Amino acid sequence: MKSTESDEPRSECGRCSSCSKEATNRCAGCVDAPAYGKSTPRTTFYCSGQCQKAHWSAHKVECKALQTRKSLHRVAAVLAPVRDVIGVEGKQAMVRLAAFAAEIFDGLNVTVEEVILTTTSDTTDTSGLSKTRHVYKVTINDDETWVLDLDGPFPPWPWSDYIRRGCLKVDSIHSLGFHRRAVSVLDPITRALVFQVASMVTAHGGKLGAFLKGSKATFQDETNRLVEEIRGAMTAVKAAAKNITLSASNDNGQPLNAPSHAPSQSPATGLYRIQAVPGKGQGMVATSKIPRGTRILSEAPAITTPGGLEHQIGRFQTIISRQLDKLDDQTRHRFYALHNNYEGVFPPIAGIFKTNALPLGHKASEGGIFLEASRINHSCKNNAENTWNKTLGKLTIHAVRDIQPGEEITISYVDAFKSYDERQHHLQTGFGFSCDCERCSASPAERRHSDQRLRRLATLEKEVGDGVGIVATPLSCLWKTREMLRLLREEVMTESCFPRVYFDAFQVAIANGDQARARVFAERCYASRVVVEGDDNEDSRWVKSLVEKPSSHRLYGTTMKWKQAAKKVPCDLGEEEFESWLWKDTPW
Ligand SMILES: C[S@@+](CC[C@H](N)C(=O)[O-])C[C@H]1O[C@@H](n2cnc3c(N)ncnc32)[C@H](O)[C@@H]1O
Repeated sequence: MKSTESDEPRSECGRCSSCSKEATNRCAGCVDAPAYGKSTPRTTFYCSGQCQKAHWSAHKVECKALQTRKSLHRVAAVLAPVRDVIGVEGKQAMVRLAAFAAEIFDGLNVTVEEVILTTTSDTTDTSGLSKTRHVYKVTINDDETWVLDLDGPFPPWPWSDYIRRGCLKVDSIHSLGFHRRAVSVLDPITRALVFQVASMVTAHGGKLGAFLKGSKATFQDETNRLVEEIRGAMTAVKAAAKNITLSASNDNGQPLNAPSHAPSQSPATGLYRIQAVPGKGQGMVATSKIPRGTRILSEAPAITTPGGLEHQIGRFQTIISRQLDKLDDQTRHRFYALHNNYEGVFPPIAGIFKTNALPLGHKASEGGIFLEASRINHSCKNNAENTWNKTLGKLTIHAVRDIQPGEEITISYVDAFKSYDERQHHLQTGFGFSCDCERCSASPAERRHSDQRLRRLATLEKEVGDGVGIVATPLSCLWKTREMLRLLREEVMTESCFPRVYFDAFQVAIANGDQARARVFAERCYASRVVVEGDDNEDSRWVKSLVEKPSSHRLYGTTMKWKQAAKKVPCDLGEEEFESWLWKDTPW
């Protein structure tokens, strides 16, 4: 609740909203909120602090919405000069402003979308707006919508007025940051601006938007300061941009300004040692034979971040800094010694995190820094696999095939079914290197074959996973999973891909009531999972419970087309006959 003391002169008077006595104090939270279309908000008066307190529960919702409206107008008042300083309009302004907008809108409790509009061709544009407009569409509480026009007239306009006056139609509508995300390589000034925004956020205690809430005078001072900071920084920004351009990659795809990979402090264990690996900086190398399925390492994260902060570098940085402050000197030192692929692009700690973070779960957006595991290099034919073990609260690294002494231990940084070009693109843009592993350095003909297999694998995975085929055409789906297993073997992929395919086959069987086949597929899935992540992983345990009781899966009996009890797994068949039964080759 805001006090009734505002920095506005108290010339008006009205009736106290609580007791109806004559009053001159206005609620400082919503006083002077701008009108929305034709509706001008009434002023809320109080005769005393007590009355204001008593009335708060009735006034709260309206007051908060009006405060948000005020803040939105302030956002516009900051964005306009910032946009002018960065000197671009339209889509380019949207890309350049993305980091700033993400921070300034954060905490405002509004939905922001990036919208492109055009004037309709059969109408005369009476507003003087040019043909294409790039705007932020901002919705407060689902019931009032505003436009912040990046090509022209600030302050915000109510959405419907704006559309009508400019005779505009919507061409595309996307979430905030969409146009920035669509650009795979940012221009140097944008990258440098991201850095600048991060520093400003840090200077504002992690919340750039906080100053939107202060008095008019404070807000104006802070705005001037922010704009001056950006203006003053533009010279440096341009110089930095030049440096970034100059620091392009060398022949190996490594950034020329990459650090010199100082030796790690970590002690060698019985199984591996962290040491220099030619052309890759540091890496993890086996010191003795490591049999398939061995847990090479289990490690708790030194630092973690929640997901979804990729475009809020300032916030991201604050979260990491706070945790770094709590670490002991040696651990902090080891964090700073990790490789940074984003030098000069992001502030150092954000760059180190982005280069080294590993996911805390399958496809999780939360990430963690592991001081040992972060030294493991990539191979598209990896011999080890990283998984998050929720029960232990640790990352585990398992050998997915036998590893010989002296061999480098590798994990994969990319999705297994990606083509050669997709893999190289991801590794080059995200990690600054070109992969020359066995799969990537195969002959062009072999690579073409491999890409065909991978494309087919991706298609099959999509078809099996769409949820329709497993009940509409289960046999075809089952055979698709068999084709996937065959392709994986041909592609000589590591164990890591097998559990998900066996699990698809399990789902086809169980959705159609066949507990016997489902049990066999669950067993195979479990066996692969144990190799990849151990038997103490939550997911492995769950699959084990499905081996014991396949019918406990939620899809059980979606149809009963293949109804069969779990105990019906045949035990008197040879290997070939068993496979033939399992895949329903013959009418068993
Ligand atoms: C998570 S770190 C791995 C450890 C890193 N090599 C080090 O020295 O700390 C990721 C970085 O390692 C390097 N890297 C990883 N795999 C590589 C590979 N297969 N070839 C070349 N460089 C690689 C790249 O510089 C990448 O940005």
